[in-house]
Amino acid sequence: MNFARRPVAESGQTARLGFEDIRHGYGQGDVVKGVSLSAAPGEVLCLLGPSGSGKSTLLRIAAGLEQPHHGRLLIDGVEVTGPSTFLPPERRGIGLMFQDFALFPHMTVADNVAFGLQRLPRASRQAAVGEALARVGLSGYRDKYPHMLSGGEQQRVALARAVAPRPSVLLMDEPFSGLDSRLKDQVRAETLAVLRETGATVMIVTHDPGEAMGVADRIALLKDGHLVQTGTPRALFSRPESLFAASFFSEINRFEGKVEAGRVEIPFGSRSVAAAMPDGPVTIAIRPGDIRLSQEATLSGQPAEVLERRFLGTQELFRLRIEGTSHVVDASISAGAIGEGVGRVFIEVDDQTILVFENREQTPYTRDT
Ligand SMILES: Nc1ncnc2c1ncn2[C@@H]1O[C@H](COP(=O)(O)OP(=O)(O)OP(=O)(O)O)[C@@H](O)[C@H]1O
Repeated sequence: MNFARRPVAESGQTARLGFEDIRHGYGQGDVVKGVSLSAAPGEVLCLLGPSGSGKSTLLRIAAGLEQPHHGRLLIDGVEVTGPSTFLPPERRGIGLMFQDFALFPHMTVADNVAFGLQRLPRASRQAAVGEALARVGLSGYRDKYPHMLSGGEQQRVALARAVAPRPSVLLMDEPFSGLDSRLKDQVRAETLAVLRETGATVMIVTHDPGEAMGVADRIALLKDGHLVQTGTPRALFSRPESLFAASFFSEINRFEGKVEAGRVEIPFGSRSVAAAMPDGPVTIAIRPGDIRLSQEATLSGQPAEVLERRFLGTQELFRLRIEGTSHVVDASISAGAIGEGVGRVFIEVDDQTILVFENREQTPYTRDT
């Protein structure tokens, strides 16, 4: 896996991509409701959000496949979409890659990759195809047809086709979702390495928070056509600004409470909250992974009854009822840390992992399952 931040672009160009107050809909109200966002040159920015939050619409607007009814789109400070501007897709220096790879079945791998290079003289075109295929490790595949390739190989051909014209911006819509889950991690790491080499500014649409955290320099989290938070994967995970953001990245244990003079009561006792938090009702979220369990009583440990436990390999999930209350909490701990058959454990939670949100229109993300 490539952990390097960003090497200097080897051969391609790179550009800043900026959205300014973009609004767009398809007839019955807006689905993108005033989004301002920018991707720095060479940055990998993930647009993340639930289905229908407007991610693909923003990507299509950046590509020039959709013209928004309000706002501007800038590439390196130059307006390519605006109230009186619309630069067609082929003149934006943008590469596109979709979830189904969209390879032409009747064309060889080499012809698929050459598709966006028609304006180059033949010799340069062949050189660019060779270079792009080498970059994705498919030099020996020039004359094969898409149906002769595995899903992972097809994805690499699509990637080669997208990077061959050396776009300064690359837009990818769910580029890994067509892949078998065993392949995904490997293909993702390889793709990221190729993207870093090209130096292109990359915007990836995904609904998978794990994927976004694995590939993004920054994540832009969308909900109902609004940008709810932008930041590094670490910042979004550890400092979510809303219950929605907290619950989008993981399951949470949720409690209602009240802040009074900088303290809040949770089922595990009274805790201090951030100095800026005003008195009033709050929602408290604690991630199952932030709960520690021990078999032995500790000074601050809250006793709880084990209702259920599920072994998941490296982790084990516990469902617990806090003694003397009706509060049920879920904990995710290293498998084997609590002996089999143990019916009573002690819960510990560090103050800094307790997420407290003022009760202003706080709705969590609800998973289908
Ligand atoms: N061509 C279209 N015509 C009408 N409605 C559309 C069209 N494209 C998208 N929509 C609607 O706009 C909303 C936002 O769609 P969009 O595809 O941008 O969301 P998304 O976040 O990418 O969702 P998903 O992850 O499901 O693709 C959805 O309610 C969708 O049904």
